[in-house]
Amino acid sequence: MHDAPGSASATGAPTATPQAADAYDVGFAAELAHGAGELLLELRDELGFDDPKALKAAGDRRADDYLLGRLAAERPGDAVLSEEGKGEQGRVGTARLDADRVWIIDPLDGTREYSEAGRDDWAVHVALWQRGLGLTAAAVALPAEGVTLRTDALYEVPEARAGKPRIAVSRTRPPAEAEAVAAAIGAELVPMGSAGAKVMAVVAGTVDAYVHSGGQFEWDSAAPVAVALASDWHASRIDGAPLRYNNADPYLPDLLVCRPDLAGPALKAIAETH
Ligand SMILES: Nc1ncnc2c1ncn2[C@@H]1O[C@H](COP(=O)(O)O)[C@@H](OP(=O)(O)O)[C@H]1O
Ligand SMILES: [Mg+2]
Repeated sequence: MHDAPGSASATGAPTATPQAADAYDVGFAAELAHGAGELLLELRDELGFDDPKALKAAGDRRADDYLLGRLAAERPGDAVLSEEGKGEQGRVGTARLDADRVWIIDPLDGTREYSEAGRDDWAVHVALWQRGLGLTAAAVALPAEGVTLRTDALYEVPEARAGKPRIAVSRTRPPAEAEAVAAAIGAELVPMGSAGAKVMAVVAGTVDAYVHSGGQFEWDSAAPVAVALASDWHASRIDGAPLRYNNADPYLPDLLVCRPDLAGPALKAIAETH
């Protein structure tokens, strides 16, 4: 099932409605993602790469403090679900379950790659979920590439590439399902860090698909998926079901983001592995 922007899912609940966004929220999401990215770049310069563990911890903390601070100051009535948040703003929080507006953020996605010199496959994710609408506004910053992608921009699906299709997979945890899709469509696997960087590589046309399974959380995919759906790319669970956000348990272990024409063959190849 293609979970198109604004479309109703099987149960009638829309999961992504980027066109319903207030331009004010999209601009704010982009400002936040960009701002956190600038701080992360500065921190890399300050600390260097000699102690990757310390750099990762400091990056998570600095980006999270910045995002939570701005959200508290500028959107005080909204709830937050952050990978790095504590209490109500983290995975154990319950206030967001009754809230009408919830910011789902990953202050530093691709933490491992952030701590490795020369790598640019890491990202900052900022998404807004609204009750009855799903994801309505989002931005993904790729600070080392100097770009911030957003739900109010159009990233058109290009013509199919001349050579083999390319499928982005986790550098450290490439799933068997991706191998099956690659075999079925004659594609090559492209290992890359960060869920955000991989979805943005799809949207930029650098790769044709991103297949993930085995574990992930809502903050890893919310903003990237909103950006992809807003430009009519395919994004779903690997069984074709819609991706749903702001669930009591934020575990959302798998996804497929790809060119719309590859969704059918990819979902078929995955189904055959299960
Ligand atoms: N099996 C798994 N369980 C939980 N999280 C996972 C996971 N596989 C990937 N992820 C998360 O998804 C993001 C992208 O992973 P990868 O780079 O391997 O593709 C990373 O986010 P963080 O960097 O924010 O922790 C990583 O932690
Ligand atoms: Mg992440």
